[in-house]
Amino acid sequence: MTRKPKVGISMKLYQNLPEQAIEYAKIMKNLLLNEDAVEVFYLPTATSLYPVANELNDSSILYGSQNIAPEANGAYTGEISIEALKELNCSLVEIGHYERRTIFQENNKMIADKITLTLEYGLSPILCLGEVTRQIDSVKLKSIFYDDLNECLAASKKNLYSSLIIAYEPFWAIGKEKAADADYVHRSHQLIRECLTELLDETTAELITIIYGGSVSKNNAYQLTQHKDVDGLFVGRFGHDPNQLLSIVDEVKRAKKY
Ligand SMILES: O=C(CO)COP(=O)(O)O
Repeated sequence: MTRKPKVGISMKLYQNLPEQAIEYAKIMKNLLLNEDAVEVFYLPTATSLYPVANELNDSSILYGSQNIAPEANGAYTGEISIEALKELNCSLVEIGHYERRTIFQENNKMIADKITLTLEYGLSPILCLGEVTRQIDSVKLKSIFYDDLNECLAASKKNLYSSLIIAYEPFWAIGKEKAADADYVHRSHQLIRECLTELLDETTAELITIIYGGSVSKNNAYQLTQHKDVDGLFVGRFGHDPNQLLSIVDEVKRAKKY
C-alpha cells in the first residue's frame, strides 16, 4: 500500500493581510512547480481563503480551511460553512485542532459531525488528535487514541474514510522549541494505525494518511518521517518562511527515498 506523503501548513492567525497569503501561495507555487512526490497543502487564515483559492486553484498545491461549522449553512454566527468551502474548490478541512478543543471547547461529538459533513461534501477532513501529556506506557497511549477515534469516526461510514487524514499532534509538543522525539512519534503512528484497523478494517486503515504535527522543522523532518506509518508532516511556525517549508518537503522526500 503506497500512501502519497503529505506536507501541510496551517497559518493559524499569523497572516493578517490577504496580500501576505497571496505572496506565500505564489512563492509556494514557484518553489513546488515540479513537485509530484509529495502532496503539499496550505491552510491560510480564514479571511485570506478566497484570494488563496484564486491563486492556487490551477496548481497542484491543495488548500482548505482550519475549521468549519457543524452544519452546512444557517444560523452559525462567525463560522465558516462547508458550502462556502466547496464553492472555493477547497479540498481540505482541518477539524479538532488542539487549540479548537482547548480554547473553543470543541468535543468529539462536534468533531464527529464535522468529519461526516466534510466527507459528505467530498472534501478531506484532517482530524487532529493527540494526548495531553507524554505517555511512556503504550497500552495507556493506545487506549487514549482508541477512545478518541471511536468517538470521532463511525464504522458505518468507513467506505468514505479513504480520503481521511489524521494529524497526530500531541498537545505537549505544539508550540514548543522541540518536536516529540522521533521514536515516540513512530510508536504513536503505529498505535493509531492499529486502532484504525480495529475500529474500521485493515484495508481502510491502510488507506488513511497519518501525518505528525507539533514543532516540526527542517531539522527534525527527516527523522520524524522515517517510519512507514508516518505519512508526512503538519507544519506550524517553522514553515512561515516558504523556503523552510520547501526544505521540510525535501527532508520528507529523503526519508521516503524519492
Ligand atoms: O499546531 C500545529 C500545526 O497544526 C503545530 O504548530 P507548531 O509547529 O508551531 O508547533
